[in-house]
Amino acid sequence: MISVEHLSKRYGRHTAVDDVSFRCEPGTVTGFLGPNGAGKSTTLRMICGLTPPTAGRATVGGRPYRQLPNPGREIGVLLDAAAQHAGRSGREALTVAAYTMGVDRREVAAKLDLVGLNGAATRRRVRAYSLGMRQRLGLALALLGDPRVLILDEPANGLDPEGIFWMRGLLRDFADRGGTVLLSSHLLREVEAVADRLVVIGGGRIVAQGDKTELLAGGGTLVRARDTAALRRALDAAGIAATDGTDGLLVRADGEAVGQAAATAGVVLTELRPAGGGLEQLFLTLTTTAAEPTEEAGK
Ligand SMILES: Nc1ncnc2c1ncn2[C@@H]1O[C@H](COP(=O)(O)OP(=O)(O)OP(=O)(O)O)[C@@H](O)[C@H]1O
Repeated sequence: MISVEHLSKRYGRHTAVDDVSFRCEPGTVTGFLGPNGAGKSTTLRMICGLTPPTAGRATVGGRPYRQLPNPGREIGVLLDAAAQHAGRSGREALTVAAYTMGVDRREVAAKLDLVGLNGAATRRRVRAYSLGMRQRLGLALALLGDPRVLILDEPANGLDPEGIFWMRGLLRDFADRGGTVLLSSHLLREVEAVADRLVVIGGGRIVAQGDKTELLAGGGTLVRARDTAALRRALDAAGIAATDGTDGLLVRADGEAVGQAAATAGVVLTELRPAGGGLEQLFLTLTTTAAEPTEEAGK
């Protein structure tokens, strides 16, 4: 479990992270979302003991990172895939790490295999790796000590669509086996596909956090059917209030409840999705606000 309590970080007069608190539980993937410069990396660096907080504290499994006797065995970290020893081969990098952590050397091949780095690629020097290959190697390093917790900063950067799909599966599986995952991204859609919970940060402060489905459904559900009148009757029978949206009916219920009501009444739906007014709107507003000063400066 990761616990972040009232973390703040100031650089001179600039507050990069302002009183941030959240928890990541075993068995879950928490998406840490925010536009560029929101304070995600600074928060992750504080959790991993790389940046001292100005105030507050963060613990992993009840202890600050720096007090963990063999951190790699408890928490796998991938903060900057580009910053790896360029002169070593992927296999050497992992072998050195295995030695440092006291991990059986046979794990090196197993983890390289797990992240899809095989054969010649593992013997090439890291400087010749693409960013996607570095992400895979970084993930192999993070997983090497079989930790229960993973902290990843923008892990999908440089991965192609197949790689992103693969990584989602790997993180989902890690969490489903009881692991705790915290991953940051500035892309809502990327995180939405894998996270159970979301923590949204903007201007250094938490602006929203909670269960993904609930946050995304904050703006209601949009539903359309071939026969709108029949859909209205079905929703009415299920006690779900509906109003006219621009391209369908807007309801204050989640997709499952709406789908069930339609199925019970034998109504064919042509569309069923979050209306997008909740988190999506908030995230868009945050991203736009973050971009504004640059536009102003350019005038
Ligand atoms: N070492 C530092 N010295 C001064 N300011 C810093 C330092 N590190 C970060 N900042 C500032 O703190 C704020 C938060 O930066 P941070 O890198 O944590 O954001 P982020 O959400 O990870 O953004 P991105 O998605 O662009 O990586 C930014 O305004 C950044 O300029």
